[in-house]
Amino acid sequence: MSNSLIDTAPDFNQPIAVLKHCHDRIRKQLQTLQNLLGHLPQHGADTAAQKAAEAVLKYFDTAAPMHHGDEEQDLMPMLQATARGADAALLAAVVPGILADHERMDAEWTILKSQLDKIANGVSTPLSVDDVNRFSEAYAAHMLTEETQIAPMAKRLFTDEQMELLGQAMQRRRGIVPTSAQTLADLRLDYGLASLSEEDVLANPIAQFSKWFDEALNAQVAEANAMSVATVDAEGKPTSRIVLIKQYDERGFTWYTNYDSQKGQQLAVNPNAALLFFWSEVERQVRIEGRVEKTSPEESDKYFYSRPVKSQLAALASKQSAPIGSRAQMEENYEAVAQAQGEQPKRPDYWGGYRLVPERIEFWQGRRSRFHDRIVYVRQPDGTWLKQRLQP
Ligand SMILES: Cc1cc2nc3c(=O)[nH]c(=O)nc-3n(C[C@H](O)[C@H](O)[C@H](O)COP(=O)(O)O)c2cc1C
Ligand SMILES: Cc1ncc(COP(=O)(O)O)c(CN)c1O
Repeated sequence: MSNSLIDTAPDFNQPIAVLKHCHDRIRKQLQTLQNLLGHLPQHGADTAAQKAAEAVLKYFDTAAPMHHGDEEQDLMPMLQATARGADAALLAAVVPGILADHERMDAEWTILKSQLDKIANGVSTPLSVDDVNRFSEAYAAHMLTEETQIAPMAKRLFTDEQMELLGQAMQRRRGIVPTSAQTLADLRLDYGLASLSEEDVLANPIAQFSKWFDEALNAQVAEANAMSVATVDAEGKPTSRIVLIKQYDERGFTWYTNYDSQKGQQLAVNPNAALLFFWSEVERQVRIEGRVEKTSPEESDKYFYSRPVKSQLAALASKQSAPIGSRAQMEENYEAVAQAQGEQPKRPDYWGGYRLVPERIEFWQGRRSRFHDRIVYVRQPDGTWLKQRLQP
């Protein structure tokens, strides 16, 4: 809060205070709605009523969605990535309700908005007491939960850097360029959630991967199953792209794609490839290197037919990585394939799985001041794994 006696909005370097300030503004708008309920029967949609309706419309059409965005896209995910133990349990209990509240409040707003639009345009329509009260009560309970459960936790858990990142994200949402002369080069997070030691890791790297993968899923890492696949062309020039891992076991790490795509053509010439997972929310990276083989036609069938039919058709309709004139042309190709194949398309030979058979797997855990933990497993000629610590 500023030291001034005048009530000004807090700075974005205090993002939790900004969110509280938004709540206070919401409370004012809800009061305006109540005032309108009292005013309209006597005065109709006079100038005062029009102004009041406009103010409420402006707030809930523009500021409120940004406030919900702050919470849904930044505050909650950051908290979920940071909270442990009882805090994590509390979040698991309250966050789904908060998200559901947002949807409900949006729906309630749509109902009120059509009434307020008319009033703002000078049309003397009644404002429904029930609609106003449902909307107000939904907000009141919701804001109380956030102010008593979420805000104090964020203040307690977030580091200065996290507060700064939250404030910056909120400013970007509002189209404000951060005023602090923060340059790109200054953007950095310090890591410190966990550590990784030789004793922590399991003897088998696949089991260790499984442990970390489950932990990433539990931490609700966004698309934890997305991984980069790097391949090289005939001249040794590298390319990379994201794919979704669909299976892993002692044999290796599997994804599905088009064998005629750029990666497919490159793997046909040079089967060496590298996979990369970056799980920012848990400050972890996993690097996997090895040689790639195709999955058996039976395995590819099994996965292909498990996909939604529309995705099967899309695979049939796409010459992956080949140029095409327009989106319209793509849609035409899809329709033609859908007509020809019907509800039970057949997996084409050019679509299937690749399995990377690992020779090297590295687990990276971010630590303070860039002094990270890295443990690498290297497969030995006899099939056993040699484990080593690498310098950060
Ligand atoms: C999150 C994400 C997941 C993706 N998953 C796959 C996938 O599983 N298989 C696939 O063929 N392409 C997937 N893609 C598209 C690829 O990144 C890429 O555009 C496509 O495979 C063509 O790559 P290529 O030209 O290097 O062969 C995914 C893209 C993203 C962003
Ligand atoms: C072209 C393509 N093929 C396959 C996949 C794998 O996804 P799924 O099989 O789960 O649809 C993706 C995922 N984005 C994709 O973009």
